[in-house]
Amino acid sequence: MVVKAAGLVIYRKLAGSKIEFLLLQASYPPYHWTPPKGHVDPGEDEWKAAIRETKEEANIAKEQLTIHEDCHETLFYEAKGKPKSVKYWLALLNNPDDVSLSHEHQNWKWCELEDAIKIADYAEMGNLLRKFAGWLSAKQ
Ligand SMILES: Nc1ncnc2c1ncn2[C@H]1C[C@H](O)[C@@H](COP(=O)(O)OP(=O)(O)OP(=O)(O)O)O1
Ligand SMILES: [Mg+2]
Repeated sequence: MVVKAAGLVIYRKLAGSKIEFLLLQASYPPYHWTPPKGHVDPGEDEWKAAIRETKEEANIAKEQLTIHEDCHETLFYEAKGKPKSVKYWLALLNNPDDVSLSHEHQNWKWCELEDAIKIADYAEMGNLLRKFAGWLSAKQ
C-alpha cells in the first residue's frame, strides 16, 4: 500500500519578478527540507490534506494563497521502507507574512530556484521545482 501525502509548493514574488520558494526543515533526522506537506487523513483527499498541512506546518491559511490548481506534480519515493506518494500544487503567498512553525520543523527559508534545488537535495524534488518555475515563467 502506498502511503499518500500532499502539500503546497509556496512561493512569494519580490521586486523585479524575483521568485522564492518556501522550504521547511524537519526537526528530526535527516533534518531534510521540504515544502509544507503531510499525510492524507482518512476521509480526506489530497487537496484537503495539502491545505490542512500547510496551515498546521507553516501557519498559512488558504485565504492567504492563490493556489494554481493546474500546476501540480506527484513525487514517488520510499520512506520508512514503504512506497510513498506526495502530490504538490503550486501556490502564491499573496502577502508575504511571517511563517510560523509547528514542533515538526525547526527552521524555514525562502530560496531562489537554484538554492531551493540544492537545499531540498532529492533529485525528483529538484525536477518538480524546475517544472513549477517553468510553468510560472510561461504564465508571465
Ligand atoms: N523527494 C524525496 N525523495 C526521496 N526521499 C525523500 C524525499 N523527501 C523526503 N525524503 C526522505 C527523508 C526522510 O528520510 C523520509 C521521509 O521524509 P518525508 O517524506 O519528508 O516524510 P516525513 O515523515 O518527514 O513528513 P510528513 O509527515 O510531512 O510526510 O524520506
Ligand atoms: Mg509534514
